[in-house]
Amino acid sequence: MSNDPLQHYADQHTTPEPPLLAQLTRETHVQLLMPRMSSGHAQGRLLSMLSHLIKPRRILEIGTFTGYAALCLAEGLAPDGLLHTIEVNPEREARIRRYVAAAGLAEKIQLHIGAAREVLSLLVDEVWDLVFIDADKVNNGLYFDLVIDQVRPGGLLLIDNVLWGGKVLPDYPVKPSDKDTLAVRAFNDRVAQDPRLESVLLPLRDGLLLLRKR
Ligand SMILES: C[S@@+](CC[C@H](N)C(=O)[O-])C[C@H]1O[C@@H](n2cnc3c(N)ncnc32)[C@H](O)[C@@H]1O
Repeated sequence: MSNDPLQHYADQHTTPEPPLLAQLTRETHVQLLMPRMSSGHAQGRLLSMLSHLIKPRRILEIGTFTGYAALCLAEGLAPDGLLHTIEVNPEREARIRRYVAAAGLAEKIQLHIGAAREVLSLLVDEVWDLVFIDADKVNNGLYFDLVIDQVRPGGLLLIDNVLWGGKVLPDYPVKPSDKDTLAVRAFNDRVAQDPRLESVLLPLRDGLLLLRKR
């Protein structure tokens, strides 16, 4: 729960976290380093709502962590839909599979353990309705370039952490060695000017960028 009263009010007026996801949030905070990497209540409900609106047949997530966002996105899958999610860290696999099974989504969520760049080369025949890029931020641009031609017209791309703790602002004294910040800035500037896209940057949490392919 947030200490900020307005955020608390907003959370109270957002559909509650389903019990399995609340359990995953608790477990993440108790057992994992950097629990804030998980999408969490408000963003998770937004991912679920967007997915329900789109009813995607194919979803791609790059960066699974605990599987929290994958479980939210999968809520809106079409009856014959499938979600592919890619995670580089094999230590995360058992927990992800445990929660996917507990949600009854083992047939709907395909987990790939490996580096996104390599796994994406195995998925070149897919057409994506919804893509969530949320892995190593220095490669946001690479992942975007690798998937954009496979996103159907009208499809949605979501990019997480685009405000990068405020370091995207021009007066933040970024060091040349801070490759993540430089990459997030460059990516945000590039896609904002891309004529193939409509974009909305939602200042939710650490910033969620919504890109609709025209
Ligand atoms: C911010 S977390 C993902 C959170 C998840 N999408 C959610 O919202 O609940 C980023 C994850 O990306 C993974 N990752 C980092 N580099 C990667 C790569 N090259 N390929 C695939 N996954 C990667 C990390 O191990 C980490 O678990």
